[in-house]
Amino acid sequence: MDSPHLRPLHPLPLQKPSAPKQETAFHLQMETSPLLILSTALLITLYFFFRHLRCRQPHKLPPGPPPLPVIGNLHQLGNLPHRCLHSLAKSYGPIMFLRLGNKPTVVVSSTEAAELVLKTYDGIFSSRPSVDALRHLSYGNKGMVFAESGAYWRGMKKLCTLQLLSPAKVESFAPMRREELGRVVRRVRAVAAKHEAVDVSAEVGQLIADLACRMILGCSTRDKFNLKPAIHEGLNLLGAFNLADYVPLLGALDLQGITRRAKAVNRAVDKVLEDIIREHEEDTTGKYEGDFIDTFLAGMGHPMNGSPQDDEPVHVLGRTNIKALALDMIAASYETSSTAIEWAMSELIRHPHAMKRLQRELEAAVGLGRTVEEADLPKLNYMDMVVKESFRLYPPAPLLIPHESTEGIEMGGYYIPKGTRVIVNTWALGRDAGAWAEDPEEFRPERFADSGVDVKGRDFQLVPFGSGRRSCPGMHLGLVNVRLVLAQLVHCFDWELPAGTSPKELDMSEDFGLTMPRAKHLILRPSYRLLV
Ligand code: HEM
Repeated sequence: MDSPHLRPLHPLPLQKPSAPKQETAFHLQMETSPLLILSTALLITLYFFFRHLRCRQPHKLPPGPPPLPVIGNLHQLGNLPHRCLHSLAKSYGPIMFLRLGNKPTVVVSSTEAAELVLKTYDGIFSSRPSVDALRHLSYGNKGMVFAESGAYWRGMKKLCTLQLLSPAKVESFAPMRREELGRVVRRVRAVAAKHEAVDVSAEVGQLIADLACRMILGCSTRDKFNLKPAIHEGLNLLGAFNLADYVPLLGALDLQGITRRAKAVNRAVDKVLEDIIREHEEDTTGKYEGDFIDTFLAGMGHPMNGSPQDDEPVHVLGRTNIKALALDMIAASYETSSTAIEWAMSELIRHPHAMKRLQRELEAAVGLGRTVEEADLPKLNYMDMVVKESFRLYPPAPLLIPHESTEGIEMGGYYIPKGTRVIVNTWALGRDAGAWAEDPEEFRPERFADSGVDVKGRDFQLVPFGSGRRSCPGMHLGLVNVRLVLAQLVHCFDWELPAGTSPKELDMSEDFGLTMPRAKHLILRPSYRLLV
């Protein structure tokens, strides 16, 4: 007890001498105190270090190319953004961060990353960024394709899914499709008889426009107007990376002329839509019954909210909404299906064995004594493979339609801030070497022979219609159109390139807008092959 080591640091007057254990413990603590202090300090440092890391982790943005002042990475998009973004992703990875002007933007380019955006965090990424051109094109953005997520969009989506584009509704327009497609077959047959060439792109584009107009507006483009050039221009304007969206200060100058052109498109379209709506209102014969304008007019003045929450305003469907929605539907259906058909035809011409195999399948299922009917489509397995392969290499909307995050979120180890524009590069997904092991650049429909991969939004390496909340409500109709028209063209005619062009030389370059049509029209010479 005399040892200085056993002396308490502070006098403990009340401590009984019979408390040796306590004294010993105290003594031991005192003996190891430098070690204790060191380890405590280390623990505290580690605690704060990891806490700091944890706090910082959510703010670790995905990698990406360094941005320039003001324009950010806009200069790196080029004329074909899907290709430029694909090659940038090879350096920076499948979740890549860009600044387009002052807008934070994330581009996803792999199957796994697409699944994170379109499925795992679908609820957070299901809004749309505001697009300046739409203010002028589409009545201050009163349509649904670019509507931000919320009650109005939910209501419209429900109307689309359950009424306008339901399988039963699509089926009800089958006679109209037969009639319009029959007209095209007769016209091409007449050209074939004269041994002349057909502009397949123009012919298919006009057919799809007529199908859409009759279904949506109740009259075809032959009747009294042709919206096709205006819609084509509108889609190009929407696909363009508009400075007004990214550098609002420069936007006022309209350096690309987008605002001016968008206003011109709207003026042209508005007059036509006004006339059509008036005709519907005045009609007493019932000839417009069941078309989309008729359905919209029946809902005019009624609330359009999906499942309104308490704090959400109630939207009542008015005349301007009807025009904006009709325009949306036409724009969404016009170039998507026709683009898919012209690319499939282009690849079939370049791959005669695939064309022959498809014709043999059609001969077996339909015979040469008649044309294809919609009821034949489920029997055409190889046809399905051709369509899937075509969607893989040429997704009609190569960057889908931009999504936007409504909250900050950690995804794939990176932080994606609230209000980030999210681009899914479906063009790159179709070439994702991880998902398409064998020759991803090659057109080979047979790759789908033993694979369960489909286009319906469950397989994220192939999502031409998107997936999740924002996926395309017109998928069923789009697939019917593409399969039917392609099957009919291949069944009724043999096709060859005009003299002097070999299949290998066919120009396969693409244009870029919201959709990705061929840059040059596909011109082919048909010869009729049926016995009727
Ligand atoms: C082959 C034909 C078609 C293709 C490839 C296609 C593709 C797409 C794609 C990629 C999207 C965006 C998905 C996303 O942002 O995640 C979309 C949206 C949409 N599509 Fe289609 N589409 C086709 C036909 C149609 C048709 C025929 C209609 C209607 C008549 C239609 C109506 C719509 C609408 C209304 C949206 C917006 C959905 C929303 O924002 O919630 N589409 N489509």
